[in-house]
Amino acid sequence: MKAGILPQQHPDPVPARQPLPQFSFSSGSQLLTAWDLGTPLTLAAVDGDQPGSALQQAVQSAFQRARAAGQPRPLLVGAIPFDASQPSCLYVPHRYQWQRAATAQPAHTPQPPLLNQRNVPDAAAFKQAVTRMVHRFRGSDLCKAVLSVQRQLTFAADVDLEALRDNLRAQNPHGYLFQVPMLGDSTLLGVSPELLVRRHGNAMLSHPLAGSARRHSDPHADRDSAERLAASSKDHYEHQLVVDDIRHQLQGWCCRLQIPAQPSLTSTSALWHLATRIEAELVQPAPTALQLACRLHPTPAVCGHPTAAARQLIQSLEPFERGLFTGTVGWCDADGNGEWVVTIRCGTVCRNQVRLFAGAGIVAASDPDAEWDEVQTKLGTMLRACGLPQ
Ligand SMILES: C=C(O[C@H]1C=CC=C(C(=O)O)[C@@H]1O)C(=O)O
Repeated sequence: MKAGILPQQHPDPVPARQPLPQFSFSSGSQLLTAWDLGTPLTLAAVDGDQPGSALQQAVQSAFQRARAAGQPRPLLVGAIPFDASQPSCLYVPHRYQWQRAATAQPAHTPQPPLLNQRNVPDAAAFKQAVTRMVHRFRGSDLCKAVLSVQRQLTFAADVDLEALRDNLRAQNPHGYLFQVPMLGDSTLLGVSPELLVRRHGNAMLSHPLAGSARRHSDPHADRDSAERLAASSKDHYEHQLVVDDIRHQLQGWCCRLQIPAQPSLTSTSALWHLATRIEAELVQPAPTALQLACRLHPTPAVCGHPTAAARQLIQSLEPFERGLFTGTVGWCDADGNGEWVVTIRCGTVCRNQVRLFAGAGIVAASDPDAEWDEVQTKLGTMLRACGLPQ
C-alpha cells in the first residue's frame, strides 16, 4: 500500500544532498525531500477540516498555480502549530522527490561546545504546575491536560543541522523524521513516533500514543518498565481519552471504524508507549489527509479533555509559546492522499540557539516527580542527537 501513496514526480536527477533550506519527511523506508519551497502559506488552519475554509481554498489555488506553471502533481508540505489560530507554515514546493531512505549513519562532525542550557519552567515550577492541574481537575469536567517544558540551549557557534538530522535518523530509524524551514532563520527538526493520520484513497489510519514509561539498558528492568506501563490504570485512562476523542471526531466521516478494545505497547529507543491502531474506511467523497489532520488536531495526546478547557489551562500555566511543537507536520497531494504526524520529540534551531520541547499528559492520578522525569526522558531524544547527555 505504501508505494501507491507516493506521488511519483520529478525524474530529474537530484544531488544526494540539497542545499538548505529544505523540507524533509521520512516515513518507513521512504524519504520525501522538497526544496525551492516558494512563498509559505501562513493562513491559520482553523476550520481546515471544512472544504470551504480559507485554508483549503488557499491550498487549492496554490495547486492550480503550480499546475499552470507546469507541475503535474503538486504537493503540500509543512507544519500546522498547536494553536491552529496561529499562522501555519505550509509550502507547495517547486521541486520534490520521494526516494528510498538510506540507512542513516551517525554524523562524524560534533556540534560546537555547549555554552549554557536551562529548563523553562524549572523542575520546581513544573511540578507546582502539575499540582495545580491536578487540583483544577477536582469537581470539574476537565480531566486531562498536557503540560510541557522547553530546554533552551546556547552553543558556541552555529549548530550543524545536517549532523543533527543524521544523528536523529541513526538513533531513531523507525520514527517519522521531519525538517521544516520556518519563517525567519529557524528550522523545526524532530523525530515523531506518533501518526496523527495517513489517508490513501478511502482508507485511513491513525496511531495515537499516550501513556509513557522510560526504557532501560538492562533487559529485565526494561521489561519490568513495559509491564508496569501495560498494567497502569492511570496510563490507560490517559490513553483512552485520546482514543475516545478520535472516535468522536471521525463520526460521520467513516463507514467502517476498527478500534482495538485495548491499547498495545510500542517503543522508541527511549520510551515505552501505549498505542492504538485505528483503521477506518472513509465515506465518499473522502475527506483529504489535510482535512482529516485538521479535524483530529489537537488530540488529547497533546492538549487534553475537554479540548477548549484544557487549552485554556495550558495557556495559563505554560510560560512559553508552543509554536509548532504539538502541532502536526506532514504532506498532502492533490488527490487528498497524505500523512500527518504529531509534532513531538522535536526542537527549533536558529543559528547557535536551540529550543527543545517535551510534554506529558496530566490526569488526577499524576505524580509531579514522575511527570518531570517523563518530560526529561522525552527531551533525551533530541539531546542525544545534539551529542549531549540527558
Ligand atoms: C507530548 C508528548 O508526548 C505525547 C505522546 C505520547 C505520550 C504522551 C504521554 O504519555 O504523556 C504524550 O501524550 C511529547 O513527547 O512531548
